[in-house]
Amino acid sequence: MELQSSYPPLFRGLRDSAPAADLDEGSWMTKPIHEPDPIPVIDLQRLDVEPERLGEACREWGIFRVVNHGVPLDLLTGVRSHAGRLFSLPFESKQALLAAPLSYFWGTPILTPSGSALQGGAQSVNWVEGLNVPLGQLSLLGDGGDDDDDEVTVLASLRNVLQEYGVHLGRIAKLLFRAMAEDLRLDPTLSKSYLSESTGFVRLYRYPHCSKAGGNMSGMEAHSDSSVLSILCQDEVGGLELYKDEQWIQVQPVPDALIVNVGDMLQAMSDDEYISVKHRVKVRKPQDRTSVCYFVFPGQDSVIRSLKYRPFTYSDFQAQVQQDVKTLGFKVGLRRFKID
Ligand SMILES: O=C(O)CCC(=O)C(=O)O
Ligand SMILES: [Fe+2]
Repeated sequence: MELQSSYPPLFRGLRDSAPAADLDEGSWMTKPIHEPDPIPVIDLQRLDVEPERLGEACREWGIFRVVNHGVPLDLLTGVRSHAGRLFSLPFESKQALLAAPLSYFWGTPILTPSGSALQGGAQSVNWVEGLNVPLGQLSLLGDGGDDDDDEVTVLASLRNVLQEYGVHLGRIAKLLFRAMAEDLRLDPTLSKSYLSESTGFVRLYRYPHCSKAGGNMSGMEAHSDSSVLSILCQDEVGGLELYKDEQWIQVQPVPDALIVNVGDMLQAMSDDEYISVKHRVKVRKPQDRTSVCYFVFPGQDSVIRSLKYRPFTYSDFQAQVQQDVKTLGFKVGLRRFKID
């Protein structure tokens, strides 16, 4: 009898045979991993001492590594191993277990506001499965069953670890955003509503391995994030790449460091001074990759005011992205709101 597979059927046959053709633009221009790579490093405990480093990283790169962030190492590894355990459940169990307010998706990272995969959202298959967890609704997870129920236990322990993780990531987002708002001289009465750290969400990802050495699949196609900030915790496998100066640069996994990137909302708030960096994930290794990404957004109804864009809320932005993806097949993004 065939062993129950944890992989979505879409990935099963292909995973061990031919790598999918890679149609991304510029993949042949990827720079080899630098030792160490050139991504700027921000020491969270020195934000006050050298504030200019943060502004420079956001203007030049739109992405940086954070060290001395105060998240215990065993919490970082704990969150990733929870993700690994969840994804290794049989596919059918994940479909049954990971229901609202969670959403389980695969083949595309583009979801509707209610959490289901947006049809036609991806240009081609994205070699990834994910779990979307709205932090504001964590308390709904894992209640209502008896203690012997395995599924309830899995969800309850996910809730506990993400609650602790969410508090740390909210703290880091607030610290970074306060320093950025100062660097940008944002009006403090406006900037207060520009970050709603408790209503962000966390996404857990597994990128199934590609057992052919030298494989080159698209784990997540090139995109910019719609968030204010995104904060990534990844395992040691690697695969994240960013686009800078017309080249793709591989981001080297560094144990214990977090990767932060500027999202579209922050680029608008900064009048385009900060860059919402274009990035993607490549699957090149014969190992599954696990990553956990925290996304933080502006407060609901908070109007973003910018010299470069007409006033808009995050909901306006999200609705426009959904419409573009449905009708055009891709996200147009900030350009839709630009003042000509
Ligand atoms: O898994 C990663 O390294 C990146 C994920 C990502 O870019 C995203 O979720 O927007
Ligand atoms: Fe992203």
